[in-house]
Amino acid sequence: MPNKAKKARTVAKKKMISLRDSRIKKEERKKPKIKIDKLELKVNHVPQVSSALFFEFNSQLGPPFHVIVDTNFINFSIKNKLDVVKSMMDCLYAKCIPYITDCVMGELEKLGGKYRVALKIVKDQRFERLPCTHKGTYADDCIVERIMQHKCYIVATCDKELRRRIRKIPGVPIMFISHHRYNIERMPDAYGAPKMMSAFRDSFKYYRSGKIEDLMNSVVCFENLAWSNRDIVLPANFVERFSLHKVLITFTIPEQPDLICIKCPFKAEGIRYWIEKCLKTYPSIAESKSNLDGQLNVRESWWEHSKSHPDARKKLRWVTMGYHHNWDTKEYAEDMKGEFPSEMREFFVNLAKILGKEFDPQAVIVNYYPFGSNLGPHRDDSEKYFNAPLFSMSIGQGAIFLIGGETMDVKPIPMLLNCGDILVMDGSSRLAYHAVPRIIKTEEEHWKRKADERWVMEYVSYLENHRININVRQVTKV
Ligand SMILES: O=C(O)CCC(=O)C(=O)O
Ligand SMILES: [Fe+2]
Repeated sequence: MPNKAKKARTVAKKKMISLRDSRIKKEERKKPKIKIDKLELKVNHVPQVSSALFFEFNSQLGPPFHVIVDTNFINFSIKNKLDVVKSMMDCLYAKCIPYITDCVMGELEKLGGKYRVALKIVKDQRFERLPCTHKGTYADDCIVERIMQHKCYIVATCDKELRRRIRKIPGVPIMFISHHRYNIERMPDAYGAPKMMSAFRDSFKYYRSGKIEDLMNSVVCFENLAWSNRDIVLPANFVERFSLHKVLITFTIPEQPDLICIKCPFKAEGIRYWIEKCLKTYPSIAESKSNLDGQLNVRESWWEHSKSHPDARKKLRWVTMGYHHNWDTKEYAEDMKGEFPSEMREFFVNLAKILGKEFDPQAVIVNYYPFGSNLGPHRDDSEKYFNAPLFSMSIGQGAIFLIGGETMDVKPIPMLLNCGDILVMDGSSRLAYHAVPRIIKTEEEHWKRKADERWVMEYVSYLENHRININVRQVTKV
C-alpha cells in the first residue's frame, strides 16, 4: 500500500470518537462489557406475590365475597334482567357485597341519560363505594391496580380485554354473564363455587342447541299425552264469545300433577283475535310498558312502524299490563300499574272457573320471541301470592318448554307447545323452575285457516318468524 493512502486511513480512524465517549448520548453509547461472574447467584426480579396466596389458592377469599363491578357488567345485567346482588348470591351460594369504584361511577355518570338505570342501581345502599385517589378515570387500570394490591376481591366484568388482564394476576376470580346468569371462573373449588351445570341447565343447553330431529324424540307432545285426559264441555256463551271448540281437552303429566296442559281450545278466528290484540293493540296502549320504552319514539304505533323496519319488529320482546313487573327489583308496586285488559280478564277468569279455580288476573307479560331467542331457567316468584294459578298461552310458532321442580337439580320435562296451547301452573307447579330453550317451526299454521286476504297481508309475515306468549298472573290476595 502506498504510504500516502495508509496515512489518510490512519487519520480517518483517529477522527472517530470512541463509541463509549461521554459526548455520545447515553442511550446510544456502547455499554461497557459486564464481566459475568459465573459463580455469583443469578437474581430474577418478579412482582412480589401476595402472602395471601398459597400457590394460587387465595386464602383471603371467602364469604361474604367482595365483588368489584365494572360498567359493562352493570349494563349487561340490566339487559339480561338480572338483579345484581341476588344473581351474585345465586352464583356463589353466599352473601356477596358489590363494590363500585369512583372511576366506574365516573364512567356511568359520563355516559349520560341512557345509563340512568345503571346509575340508580349502583347507588343502591347494598353497593359499597371504593374511593379512588389517583388521577383520571381509567376504570380498568384502577381495578387491576387494586386487585394486585389486595387479594380479597372478585372482579365482575364482561369485558374481554379486562378479563384477559385479570387472568394474568394470580388468585383473582372473575364473574361474568353468560346464558342469562352470572358465572365465575378461577374460583377455588373449596368455596362451594357454583356447580356450573345443574340437571335443569344441562337440559336447557341440550334443547337450546341440539339437533332438532334428535330433540323431538324426547319431547312430550300434547297429542301423545295419554295421562289423565279430562274433557270438559264449555258453556255456549263462552264458546261463542272467544271462538272456541265446544270441548276443552286437558292433560296432566305424572311428574307435575298440578300442571294442567290445555290443548288449543281456539278455532282459527279465536287465535286471530289474540294475535291482533298482541300485535296491534297491547304494544300501543298508553298504560302498557314495553322493552322499547325510551328506545323507539314510535311506541304508540310500533306495529305500523315495524312493517317497514325489520329491526324494530324483532326488537319488541315484552309488553306488561296491569301491575308492571319491575325487572330490576323483581317486584310489583302499587304505583306501577295500569289497566288490565278487560277481554283478557274475561277469558282467564272464565277459564279458571271452568277448571274449578279462583283467579283474579292482575298482571300480564306478553312475551315476543323471534326464532333463535329463548327464555332462561327461572321461577315466577315476584308475585308473593302463590295460591292462585298462573296461565301461560302460546301463539304463533311453537316452542320447547321445560318444566322442572323446586330446584335446578330436578331434571325438567320437555314439552312441545303449539299455537293456542295453554299451561296452567298451579299448586306445586306454580313455583317450579321452567324455561323456553327453543322456538320451533310449527307444522300447522292454523291462524291462516279461512283468513281473509287483508288479515293475511297484515299479520302472516310476523307470525312466520315469531312466537308470542301471554303470561297472566295474580299478584295479591283479593
Ligand atoms: O313463553 C313461555 O312459554 C313462558 C314465559 C314465562 O315463563 C314468563 O314470562 O315468565
Ligand atoms: Fe315464567
